Amino acid sequence: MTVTTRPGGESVLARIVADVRRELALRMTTVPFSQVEARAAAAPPPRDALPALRGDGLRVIAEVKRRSPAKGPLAPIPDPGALAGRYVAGGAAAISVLTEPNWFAGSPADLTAVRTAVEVPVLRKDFVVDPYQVWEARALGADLVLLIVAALDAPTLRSLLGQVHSLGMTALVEAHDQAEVTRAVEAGARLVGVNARDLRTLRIDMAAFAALAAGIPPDVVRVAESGIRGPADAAAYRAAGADAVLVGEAVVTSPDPAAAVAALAAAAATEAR
Ligand SMILES: O=P(O)(O)OC[C@@H](O)[C@@H](O)c1c[nH]c2ccccc12
Repeated sequence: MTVTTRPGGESVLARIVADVRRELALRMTTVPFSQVEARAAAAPPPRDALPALRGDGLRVIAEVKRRSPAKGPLAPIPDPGALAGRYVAGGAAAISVLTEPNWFAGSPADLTAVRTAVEVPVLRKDFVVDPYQVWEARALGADLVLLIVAALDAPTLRSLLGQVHSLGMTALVEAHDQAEVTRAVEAGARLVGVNARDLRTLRIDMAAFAALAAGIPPDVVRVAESGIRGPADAAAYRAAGADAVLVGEAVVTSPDPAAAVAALAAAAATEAR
């Protein structure tokens, strides 16, 4: 399959993953795996994410994101832990932290800062392609790890998922179309996210979740990701079967992040079902 975004260009996802692999290769030579392993062993034990993400009402996963390839700079976020604290005050069930530096202006230190500031599960949102990064995530204190189906072949997805589970964490397995949902479920995902944004082209399709939700088995927790501007979008996703929504831009740009999170969760509770 070939997906082109610009005339003669490579997909955005492929370009990001190429950068991530380059930096990973460098880290692997400077920080030996044994050191990452030791840090993971010393990290606080993982928090159980699935019970936090499914229940009555819609759960909100609020994201710490400074910039994105689609939108450019969003918010400076000088204190990620304080922002995460506001999210939790508003009722966030989990926090997503972008740790990718070049395209999202994130850092691994952001994740550790958030993990120590809040008591809810924390997701490492990055482009994970190698077991080294899964161990790194645990060493940083992550409870959840994002795995993007479009960036991984089937055997790699399966083995990374096994790695995440064996370290006691939960994988958020991200899909964008029916074939990817099937691959996620077949690999053993217990938490599946449907990203409205196609990471190859950066285009948003808010109808993607509703089209794919029915194909996700009922025992799998379902997350609708990206493009959620406010309570009406959250309510629509809840009505379409979302257990949780993953929201970045709308909450990082809000003057009152706690109120923004609370409004997302509350609107869905009253308008859906
Ligand atoms: O800022 P938004 O549109 O609310 O989106 C949040 C989140 O879904 C988005 O950041 C995201 C979803 N999947 C990703 C994979 C990699 C990087 C980023 C993402």
